[in-house]
Amino acid sequence: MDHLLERRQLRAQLRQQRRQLTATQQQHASLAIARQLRQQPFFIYARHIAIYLAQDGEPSLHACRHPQATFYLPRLAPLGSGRLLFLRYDQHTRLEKNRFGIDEPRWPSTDRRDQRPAATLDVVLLPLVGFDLHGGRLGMGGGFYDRTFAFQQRAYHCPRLIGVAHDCQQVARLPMASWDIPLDGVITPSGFYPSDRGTTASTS
Ligand SMILES: Nc1nc2c(c(=O)[nH]1)N(C=O)[C@@H](CNc1ccc(C(=O)N[C@@H](CCC(=O)O)C(=O)O)cc1)CN2
Ligand SMILES: Nc1ncnc2c1ncn2[C@@H]1O[C@H](COP(=O)(O)OP(=O)(O)OP(=O)(O)O)[C@@H](O)[C@H]1O
Repeated sequence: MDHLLERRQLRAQLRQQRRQLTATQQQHASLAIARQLRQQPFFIYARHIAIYLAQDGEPSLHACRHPQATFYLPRLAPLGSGRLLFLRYDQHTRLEKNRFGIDEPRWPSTDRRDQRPAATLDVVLLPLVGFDLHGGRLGMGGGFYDRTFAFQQRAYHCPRLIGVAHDCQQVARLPMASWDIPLDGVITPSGFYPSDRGTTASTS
C-alpha cells in the first residue's frame, strides 16, 4: 500500500484510540510520564526544554515542569513556512489559539529573548499520534516538527528529540519518508524507550 495512505489510515485509527482514554486514565498517564522523565539524566540536566499543550487525547506535560529549567511552547511560524517557533512558557505567558484551536504564546512579545532558536534547545518533547521503537514518529500530518528540525540531518549540535505518548500508540513499524526526522527515544507511562536507529525502514 502507498505509504502516505497507510500513514493516513493509521493516524485516524490511533487518534480515535487516544481520544477514548478516560479522564482518569489521562491523569494517571500524565503523572506516570512526569515520573519517568524525572528519572532520565537527559531531562534532569536539560535547561531549555520544549513541551506542548495537550489536545485530542495527548498526554499532558504540566506535571513535568520544574523550576530548574526554562520551558518553551511551539507556535506556528508566520508566512506559512510550515515551521514552528519556540517561545518561553511561564506564568506570565499570554496565550492565543492558532488555526487548529491549540493555545500558543502570543508573538511578537515585548521581550525578544522569549524566543529560542530550535537548534539551541536541549530537549524537545514532541506530541505524537504513533511511534515505533526505531525512531519512527507519526504526527498530526502537518509536517511542522519535520520541517523545523530538518536542519538536524546536517547539524553538529541538535536537541534531543523525545516523543511523548500513551503505550497504546506504539506500532510495530511505521512507514518512514525521507523527510521524517527520527526520534532519539519515546517516553510513555511505562518507561523510556531509546530508539534503535540501526533498523529504521525508509520507503523513499
Ligand atoms: N499539542 C500539540 N501542539 C502542536 C502540535 C501537535 O501535534 N500537538 N503540532 C504538531 O505538528 C503543531 C500543530 N499541528 C497540527 C496539525 C494538524 C492538526 C489538526 O487538528 N488537524 C485537523 C483538521 C485541520 C483543521 O482543523 O484545519 C484534523 O486532522 O482533524 C492539529 C495540529 C504545533 N502544535
Ligand atoms: N522538510 C520538509 N520539507 C518540505 N516538506 C515537508 C518536510 N517535512 C515534511 N514535509 C511535508 O509535510 C507533510 C506531512 O508529513 P507527515 O505525514 O510526515 O507529518 P507528521 O510528521 O505526521 O506531522 P507533524 O510533524 O506535523 O506532527 C508531508 O506531506 C510532507 O510533504
